[in-house]
Formats: sequence, C-alpha cells, structure tokens
Amino acid sequence: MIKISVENYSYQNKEPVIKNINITLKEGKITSLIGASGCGKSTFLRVLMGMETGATGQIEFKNQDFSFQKWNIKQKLFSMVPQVPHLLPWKNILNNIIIAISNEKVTKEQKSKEEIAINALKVVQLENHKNKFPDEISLGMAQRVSFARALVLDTQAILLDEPFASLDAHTRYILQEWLANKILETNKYAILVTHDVREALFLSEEIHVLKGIPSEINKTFYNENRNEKSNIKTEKEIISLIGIN
Ligand SMILES: Nc1ncnc2c1ncn2[C@@H]1O[C@H](COP(=O)(O)OP(=O)(O)OP(=O)(O)O)[C@@H](O)[C@H]1O
Repeated sequence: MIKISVENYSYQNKEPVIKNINITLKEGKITSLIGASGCGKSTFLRVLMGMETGATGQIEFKNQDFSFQKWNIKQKLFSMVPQVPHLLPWKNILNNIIIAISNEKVTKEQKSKEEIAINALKVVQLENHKNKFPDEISLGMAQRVSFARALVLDTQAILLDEPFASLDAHTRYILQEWLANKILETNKYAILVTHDVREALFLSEEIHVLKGIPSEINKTFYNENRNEKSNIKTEKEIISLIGIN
C-alpha cells in the first residue's frame, strides 16, 4: 500500500488549500476523490506529482518514508493522466510517447525507447496508429495516448485527473472498464479525481468526499460491490455531501 498524508499546502503563502488529507492506496485498486469545484482535488494530485512544492506531510511506500520537503518532479512513484491529453501537435503518436521517457536511461538489457513506447501503444490498442499525428485521431484515441504516456513511465501509481470528462458516453464507458482492468492486471495503484459520483461508484472501492477550503476529507465510502447497480442510495448521499464551494 501507499500511505499519503498531506498535512498542509498553500499557494504562494496564501490561505491553505489542503489540510490533513490522509489516504491509503491499495494495490490493483482505484481510490476516488470527489468534491465540489475548487476544493483542491487537482492541487492534491499536483502536490503528489511534485509539480507544486512546499507541502508538508509524507508518503510511505514499502517501509520507506518520503517527505514532501524533499519531493520533486523526478519522483518515480506517480505519473498523471490530465483532463485533456496535451499531445504535441508536431510529433506523431509514437514520438509523443517517446518524449515522455526522453530523460530515462535505457540500460543494455532493456528494450529501446521505441520498443518501450510501442509496447505501451499496444496496451491501449493504438500500435496501428503510431505514425498518425494528434489532429488525425479522435479525442478518445488521444486520451488513450495520454494513458500510454503515463503507463510508459512505469510508476507505481497513476493519478487520474478527470480523464474521462471530455469523452462521449460510449468511449467513456469503454475506457473506464479498460482502465479498471489495467490497474488490476498490472497491480498498480491509482487515484481518480472526478465530479461524477456514478463514475466513482463504478470504478473504485474507496471514495473520499472532500469538503471546504482548506479541503479535508468529509466522509469515506467503502464500495466493495463496485459493479453492482444498487448504489443509488450511496450516490444520493455522496451528492448531498459534495455541496458547492
Ligand atoms: N496556481 C494557483 N495559484 C493560486 N491559487 C490556485 C492555483 N491553482 C489553484 N488555485 C486555487 O486553489 C484552490 C483549489 O483549486 P483546484 O484546481 O485544486 O480545485 P479542484 O477541486 O481541482 O477544482 P475543479 O474540480 O474545478 O477542477 C482554488 O481556490 C483555486 O483558485
């Protein structure tokens, strides 16, 4: 498991945005964070990515403690799938993946960066489209490239910042199922930030509802039967807790 504790984070000495968010990620499972717009969900992921510095708290993984004071963008624990794919329009799909590992060292025994990237494209079933450019593929395909870019880094955990929000219902459903299976098969850890209560109930076994600024965990739901359709009562309770900021 990965134990995460963000005690405090504020932007440029302003009021704190996050206060005492403690969560534990479990292998092969997706943990969801849900909360009103502006409550600090993306900030939380950015702190974990090392994109925002100055947070206090720590991360514990395999009996090793990592303090946020020493945390930075070069950490190998987390990679992120953002809300929109942010592909480089002048590079083809393959090179959009390769660039994600451009700073990684490839040892003699390892495969070439191209092979690593092609394997990631196979996982998202896009290897036949590797020579296409971002404007030649659909949004759903671009989002799969974005998943491949996170997978290629082979980090322990994947942070998902509303990755399905801009997709049509059909593509969203297919990618959601695919994602849940991938996390399970590869024994990775994952955090999903979403506004969509049904998505959280469909994909995750633990759902934390955040509230307030600075945001704190208001309530945690344990959703052991995540695939069951009988979640309407829980769905209504979560919606009533989210409120607005
Ligand atoms: N770069 C920044 N500098 C200063 N304040 C920021 C910055 N980014 C976000 N904030 C503030 O931090 C708070 C949390 O923002 P954040 O984007 O993390 O919320 P969120 O829960 O992800 O919102 P949404 O669901 O709308 O994406 C907000 O009050 C926002 O205005």
